[in-house]
Amino acid sequence: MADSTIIYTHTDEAPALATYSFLPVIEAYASTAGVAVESRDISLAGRIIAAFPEYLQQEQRIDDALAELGRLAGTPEANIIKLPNVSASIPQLKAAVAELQQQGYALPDYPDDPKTDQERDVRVRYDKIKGSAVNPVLREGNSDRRAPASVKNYAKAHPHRMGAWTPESKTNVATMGADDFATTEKSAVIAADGSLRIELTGDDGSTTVLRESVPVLAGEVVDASVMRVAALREFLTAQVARAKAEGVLFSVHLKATMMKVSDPIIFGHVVRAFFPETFAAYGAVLAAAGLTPNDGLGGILKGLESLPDGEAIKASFEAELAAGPELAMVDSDRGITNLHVPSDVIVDASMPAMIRTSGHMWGPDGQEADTLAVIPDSSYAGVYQVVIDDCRAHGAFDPATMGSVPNVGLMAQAAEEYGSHDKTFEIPVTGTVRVVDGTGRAVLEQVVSAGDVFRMCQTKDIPIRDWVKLAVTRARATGSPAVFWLDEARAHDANLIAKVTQYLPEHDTEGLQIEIMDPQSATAFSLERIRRGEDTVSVTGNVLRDYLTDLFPILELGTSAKMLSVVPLISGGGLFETGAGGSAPKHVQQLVKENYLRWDSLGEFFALAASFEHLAASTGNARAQILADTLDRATGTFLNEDRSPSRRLGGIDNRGSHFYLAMYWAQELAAQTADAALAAAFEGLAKTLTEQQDAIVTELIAVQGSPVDIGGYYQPDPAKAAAVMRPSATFNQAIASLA
Ligand SMILES: NC(=O)C1=CN([C@@H]2O[C@H](COP(=O)(O)OP(=O)(O)OC[C@H]3O[C@@H](n4cnc5c(N)ncnc54)[C@H](OP(=O)(O)O)[C@@H]3O)[C@@H](O)[C@H]2O)C=CC1
Ligand SMILES: O=C(O)CCC(=O)C(=O)O
Ligand SMILES: [Mg+2]
Repeated sequence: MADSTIIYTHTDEAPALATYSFLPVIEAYASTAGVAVESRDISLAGRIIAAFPEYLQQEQRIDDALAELGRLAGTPEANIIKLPNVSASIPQLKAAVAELQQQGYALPDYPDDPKTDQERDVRVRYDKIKGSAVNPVLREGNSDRRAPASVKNYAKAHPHRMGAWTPESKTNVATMGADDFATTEKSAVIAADGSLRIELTGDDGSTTVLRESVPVLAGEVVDASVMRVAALREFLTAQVARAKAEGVLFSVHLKATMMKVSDPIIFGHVVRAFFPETFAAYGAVLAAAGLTPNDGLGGILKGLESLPDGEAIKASFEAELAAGPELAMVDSDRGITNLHVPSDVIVDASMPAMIRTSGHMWGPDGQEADTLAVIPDSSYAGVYQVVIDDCRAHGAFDPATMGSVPNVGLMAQAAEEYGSHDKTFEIPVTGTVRVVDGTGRAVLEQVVSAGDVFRMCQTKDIPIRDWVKLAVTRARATGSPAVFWLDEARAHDANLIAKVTQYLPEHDTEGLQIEIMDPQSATAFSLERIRRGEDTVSVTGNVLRDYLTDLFPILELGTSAKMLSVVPLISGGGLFETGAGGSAPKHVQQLVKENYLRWDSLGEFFALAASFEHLAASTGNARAQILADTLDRATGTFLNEDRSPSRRLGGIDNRGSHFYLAMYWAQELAAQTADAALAAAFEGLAKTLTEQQDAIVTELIAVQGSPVDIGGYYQPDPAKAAAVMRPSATFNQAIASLA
């Protein structure tokens, strides 16, 4: 890889489709500055293929691009544009494997219950691919996510639709508040480099080593907490009854993708709690058939078709569904409930979408209704309750006037809960878990019962120090108050508060307002300011980073797709994420059905400009800086002229939006005077795109309205997808002429 290289990631679903259209434009423009844009496949399908070379024919094999980029992220040369990717739930992983098998890849099936060494090996490889397996590898820096001024101003001038709130709303959050991760947490700061062992001593006298070695560094914060299953089940049963009694929808909000070990287990308990009689009667039959509630009701219902008792079990599910509270629906037309697939109800995106829609979700009748939003662990659930109470008291927020809450997130080196997968266990026997250091001393200890979920987290010192620095930098750059969302009553947060207090004096904070507040108080503080039109920087841990960078953008801008999302890598390199949202699976359905892609690439535009700017600064490439500056101006025009996908058939979609961006960018490049040769290089293209504007838009819109074949969902056929995503011959020729 040359010095002047930008890596553009090939991912999944809507952003991957958008890439077929936009990447050729980027490559052509970048080449004029001598910048190479290389693509790396980190899609779910690509990662599966890369993991099983010996099962595949030579020409089917591909390298492990994720591992390569993970190494790159640790070097100063890194300049990576990262699009959202699927963090696969088990049903998605199995679907992707099945699709690839159909395409001729002799991949092994996902072993639900591995028995042989070979099956265990296959399972380990698949488990590495499942869930959030990409972001933690690449995010070797902390997170800086904000709405660029141009986007915020656009949202104020063109406020999105916001559902009204009334004081009568019965929507609420239900959370445990005892015997959960938040309230059982213990935390310690490591004194010296070394390694820890996690072991379980059973009351039956057994000792099991859960993890032999967890390497730790001096100054690192380690935590251990437990979700107590007895209390969880009691809580869930009570919430099912509560939703029924209050006449509201029942919904659960978890992060079964990112918290890929703990949250599917918790999801499974929710499914059991909703269908207690069915699981009492048929739980053993379902388990024997490999049908686990952890993967959702959808998989179970499908699996019933081939069971001898299938009809009776189905009837039992239906009876309990009818007797219980109404379930919130993911897709009421297709009968997909909130309990069908764990990856369909991801807390970060689903809670703000509910708050934006008057506190409503959709019921089985397809109508909006008030909801009991169940978020079992109480670590961060209270944040949403404060927002809901605020809307009930003061009405919906007004996007035309509301302030902004950007985020500085502690994320580097798999910080906090998001790095806990390999240290999370469903406890097999009642006893005590000890986290023991090299001298045999128990650093952390938890009494556990069979079925409890034990979780250990790590947060390294260097990322914490970097995070404090980034917070001060953003506070200085914005002049806004910066609030550390830390709760001194939580063991982990108390240790972080000590470190924040230690590291803040390393910086010039003269004249800055820097506060430390527990998450609920921080929410109330920020909301009060928001309603006055004032901005407040949120400085948070990794989970709140995730939650808040969907919550506030979705309320302020209608979507988190339009965020600038930068990860200044600790190595000095740059990782540029494209927005804060995900891969928008619904958009793919629409493209296949009617050849319309409503994906908004604004996040890609911002990331690209930041990437060119970083490249210019790190390599001294003056033309890269011109590309950055002109792209920035072009994006401004793009916003002013309202060239995002129109969301209606017959208007421009993602492809049309790329055309306009390319046109405005070429015009800016042709008009700039800093580099006459570069201006000359773009003169012809700017003229062609401007003159051919109507013809190109007509060609792009003409294809809409009928189904298309892209040759695969997880791994589309590249030729078919490119043909679908580049339907304007005039535009394609114009771009090709630049090279
Ligand atoms: N950085 C990453 O890699 C991330 C990955 N994910 C992954 O993405 C997948 C989907 O997650 P989900 O929770 O559904 O969240 P998404 O953010 O993907 O989708 C929720 C909704 O947000 C809107 N949306 C998101 N991005 C855009 C965009 N660029 N343009 C237009 N609308 C957009 C769409 O709304 P509408 O229907 O109104 O158009 C969409 O239906 C999961 O596999 C998840 O793990 C999630 C977050 C971040
Ligand atoms: O990695 C993932 O699974 C999702 C990440 C995410 O939602 C975010 O960073 O906002
Ligand atoms: Mg998120």
